[in-house]
Amino acid sequence: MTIQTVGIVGAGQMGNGIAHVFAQAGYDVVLNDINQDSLDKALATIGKNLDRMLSKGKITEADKAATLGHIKTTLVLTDLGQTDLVIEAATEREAVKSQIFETLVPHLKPTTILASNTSSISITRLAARTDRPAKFMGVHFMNPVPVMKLVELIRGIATDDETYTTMLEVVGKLGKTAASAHDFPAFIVNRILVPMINEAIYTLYEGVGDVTSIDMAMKLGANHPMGPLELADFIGLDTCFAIMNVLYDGFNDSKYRPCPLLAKYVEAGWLGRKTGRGFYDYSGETPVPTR
Ligand SMILES: CC(=O)CC(=O)SCCNC(=O)CCNC(=O)[C@H](O)C(C)(C)COP(=O)(O)OP(=O)(O)OC[C@H]1O[C@@H](n2cnc3c(N)ncnc32)[C@H](O)[C@@H]1OP(=O)(O)O
Ligand SMILES: NC(=O)C1=CN([C@@H]2O[C@H](COP(=O)(O)OP(=O)(O)OC[C@H]3O[C@@H](n4cnc5c(N)ncnc54)[C@H](OP(=O)(O)O)[C@@H]3O)[C@@H](O)[C@H]2O)C=CC1
Repeated sequence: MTIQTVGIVGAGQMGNGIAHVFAQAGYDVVLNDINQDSLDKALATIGKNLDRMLSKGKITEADKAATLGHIKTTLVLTDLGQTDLVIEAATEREAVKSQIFETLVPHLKPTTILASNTSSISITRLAARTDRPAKFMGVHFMNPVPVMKLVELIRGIATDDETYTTMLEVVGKLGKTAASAHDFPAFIVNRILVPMINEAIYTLYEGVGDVTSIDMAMKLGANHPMGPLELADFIGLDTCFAIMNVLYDGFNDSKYRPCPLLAKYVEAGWLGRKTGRGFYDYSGETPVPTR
């Protein structure tokens, strides 16, 4: 099936990145959020990231204008009804995602492919609540989307071959590489990455090291580009907590229990970069460790 128009639900850090890469690859994008502020911020972020590429000579002014020209925004979810592909990238809560699909489905063309950018939630279960489980799959981009090469493609139990092949082709057109994952809690990347982050938070909680020493240890000792606490703040602590809970509930295994300190930070609204505070305080010029 040919994809030309793409609807994206949720204009947060992932939604804006996904809109950016589709628009840059020439797709027509309709970006939806419940909040006008989030839509405005998303367009500003895309503009800033395009400017960075422009200043490095990676794109031209004409490329920038063409990319922005491919993006429309809307607060009305059903405006996405006529698109060929819808990618849901709203908050990592199953009830939120299910509600979005329930509202959208009656307005879709029969051929539209539905995808979720979920970090961890069962694709099969999300798909089963729509009218088209065969045309539903997980399309999991990595953060920051314009930079990261990988997209995890997750087939639900009912996903058909045509949908998978179409999405494989789309990932190629975006200049990215796909890794196939079966539909188990948190798939591949987050099954491995987020328990490591959770363990780093336990290391902090138990006083084995402070924020600086833990991040330094993993950057210089294991060659990670970001320390695990810096990365947790970058991903969003609400998202990390949600992923740990999906792993914990999904496997019924205590090895996945979320660190109480992570839970406490989420309760406090200290969600990392996006709220200005997490394991670092982002209110000044450079991030300052909080513990
Ligand atoms: C939670 C999930 O469900 C799944 C996930 O996404 S898990 C998270 C996966 N992501 C990671 O692990 C990211 C780890 N961090 C990194 O790889 C790097 O720190 C980083 C790429 C983010 C930044 O790299 P850096 O070397 O510190 O910064 P910098 O040299 O300024 O930037 C490198 C490139 O990224 C670009 N970049 C950096 N941050 C960016 C952003 N937020 N958006 C867009 N582009 C960005 C820069 O323009 C630069 O591009 P070029 O190489 O083309 O010039
Ligand atoms: N952060 C990461 O590193 C990664 C995240 N993901 C996944 O991507 C998804 C989005 O995460 P992320 O972008 O980080 O989260 P953000 O919190 O940055 O963005 C989520 C956006 O969704 C909006 N939203 C909430 N409910 C609705 C709704 N009913 N309809 C439309 N928009 C809605 C939010 O609006 P408001 O703020 O107003 O509530 C917000 O703008 C999650 O499923 C997450 O697990 C996947 C890969 C990496």
